[in-house]
Amino acid sequence: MIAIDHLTKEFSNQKGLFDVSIQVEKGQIFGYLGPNGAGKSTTIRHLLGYIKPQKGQAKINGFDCWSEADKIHSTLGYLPGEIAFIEGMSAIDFLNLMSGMRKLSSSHKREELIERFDLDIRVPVKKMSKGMKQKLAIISAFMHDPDVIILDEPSSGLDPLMQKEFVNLLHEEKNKGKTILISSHIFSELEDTADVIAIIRKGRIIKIQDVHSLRGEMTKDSYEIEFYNQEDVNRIVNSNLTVKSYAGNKAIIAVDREINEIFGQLSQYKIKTFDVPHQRLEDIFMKYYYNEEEHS
Ligand SMILES: Nc1ncnc2c1ncn2[C@@H]1O[C@H](COP(=O)(O)OP(=O)(O)OP(=O)(O)O)[C@@H](O)[C@H]1O
Repeated sequence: MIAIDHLTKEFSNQKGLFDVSIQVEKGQIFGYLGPNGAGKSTTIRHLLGYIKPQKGQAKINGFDCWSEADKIHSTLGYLPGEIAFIEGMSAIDFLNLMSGMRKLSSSHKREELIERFDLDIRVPVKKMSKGMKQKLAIISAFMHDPDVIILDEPSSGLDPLMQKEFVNLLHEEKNKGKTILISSHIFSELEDTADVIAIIRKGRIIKIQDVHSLRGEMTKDSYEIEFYNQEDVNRIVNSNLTVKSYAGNKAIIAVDREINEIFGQLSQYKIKTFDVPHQRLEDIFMKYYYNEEEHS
């Protein structure tokens, strides 16, 4: 698991990270969302043991990321936001180099990932498209079957089919009990995968939200009903159900009592369509993303 506790690092320009505390459990996908310059990479650099915290600490599987960095790296998979490949190498040269550095004894997972992401490994890296390079970086991040995986904008450059494949891979890894942190500045990159999303702005965490409980709450509060005629709309407005709004042949009613009671009353109407309107998850998060509001 990943445990970041009151992590603070102020650069000479007063930018940086301030009192950041987050926890990523085993079997959890944690979305780390924030605009450019928010502090995501600085957090990741602490996790990789590249920066010494001024205050607080970052730990992976109980090891301190700064003082015990050597104990962490073999269990860590990292996908950088921008990948610098060595000139003149082909994809397979790069993967061989990484396998050698990690002293990998089996190439089984690597072969499986190459096939899954349909990567032509003979192509020289400098001739690869952005998407191909991204696939290569994904294979490299996952091929040693790490316990903890840190991904910086992992789906950038991938086409929709490959993005879907990547989402499937993340779900499989999560189900195997891996600890996964995905950093991104776009909500859509986290929407289909993250269990928890934290929003960081100007070096501070301003919101941490369990996505599953939020989804549960969101679907509960109203029903949208379309009737065949205006009379039924007038009738429901004058009934003892709570009508939040109405227009044309449609009315939105509040789910403010036993569902059986609501359906009992609705059975007296001729209903054309029935829907549970969803507030978009993205809209809820974007409010925090753009505003200065401080919540936890
Ligand atoms: N070594 C440094 N010296 C001074 N300022 C720095 C240093 N590293 C980062 N910063 C500043 O700290 C802030 C956080 O940067 P960071 O790269 O962590 O943001 P980010 O959320 O990863 O952004 P992006 O999405 O653009 O990658 C920025 O304002 C950045 O300019």
